[in-house]
Amino acid sequence: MIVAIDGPAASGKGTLARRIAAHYGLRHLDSGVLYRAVALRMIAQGQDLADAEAAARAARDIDPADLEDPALRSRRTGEGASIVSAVPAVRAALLDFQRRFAAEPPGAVIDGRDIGTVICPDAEVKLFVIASAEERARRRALELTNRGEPVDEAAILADIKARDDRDMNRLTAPLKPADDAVLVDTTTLDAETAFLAAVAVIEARLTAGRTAASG
Ligand SMILES: Nc1ncnc2c1ncn2[C@@H]1O[C@H](COP(=O)(O)OP(=O)(O)OP(=O)(O)O)[C@@H](O)[C@H]1O
Ligand SMILES: Nc1ccn([C@@H]2O[C@H](COP(=O)(O)O)[C@@H](O)[C@H]2O)c(=O)n1
Repeated sequence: MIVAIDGPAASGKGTLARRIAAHYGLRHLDSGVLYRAVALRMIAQGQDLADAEAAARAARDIDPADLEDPALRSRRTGEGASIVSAVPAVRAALLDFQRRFAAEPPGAVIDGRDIGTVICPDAEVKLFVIASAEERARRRALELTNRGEPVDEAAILADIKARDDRDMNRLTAPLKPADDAVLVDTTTLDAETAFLAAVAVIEARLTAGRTAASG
C-alpha cells in the first residue's frame, strides 16, 4: 500500500506519516528532507539559492549522508528548500529516488507537497493535511521552545505564510490536493485524534478496494 500525505508546513503531516507507517508496517519518507538537503548543500558551498543551475547540480549530487545532517531542520534551510524546490530541474532530479522508494515492498507512506499529484498519482490513499497558519505557527514555536531555541512566533507566522505562498503558486508541482485526496483539518485535533481520523479514512479505502476486487 502507498499512502501519499501532502500539506503545508507544520500542518502535522510528518507526525501523521510516521504514525501511519508504524501502524501498518510501511516504510516512511519525509520528502521535504530531500529539498532541504539541496538547500543545505548550496548554503554550505556559499552558493546563491536563486541560482537554478547550481540548485540542479546540488540536487543531482546529494548523497544519503546529506539526509542525516541536524542542520536540515533549521529555519534557514526550510526557507532555502522552498526556494530551490521551485526549480523544475531540481524536482526532476529527485523524482526517481522518491518513486523507487514508493515502489519497494511492502509499500510506503511519503509526505510532502506533490506526492499525491506527481510522485505517486496512483497511491491507494491520499491525505491532504491542513491547519490554520496561526495554529501551525503556534506548533512550530512550541517545537523550537522545546528544543531550547529562541522563538519569535510572529516571525514564524510570517515565514509560514511566505512558504505557503511560494509552495502553492509555483508553476511546477504546486502544493494542492489531488482530486481524490481526503482533507484532514488538524486545526482543532490533537495528534492522536488526527491519527485516528486518518486510520478511519485508510480503512474505508481498503474496504472499498477489497469490495471492488471481489465484485
Ligand atoms: N495534531 C497536532 N496537534 C498539535 N501539534 C501537532 C499535531 N500534529 C503535529 N504537531 C506538532 O506540530 C509540529 C509540526 O508537525 P510536523 O513536523 O508533523 O509537521 P509537518 O507538516 O511535517 O511540517 P514540515 O512540512 O515543516 O516538515 C511538531 O512539533 C508536531 O509535534
Ligand atoms: N514533496 C515536497 C516536499 C517539500 N517541498 C519543499 O521543501 C520545503 C521544505 O519541506 P518540509 O516539508 O521539510 O517543510 C517545502 O516548503 C517545499 O517548498 C516540495 O516542494 N515538495
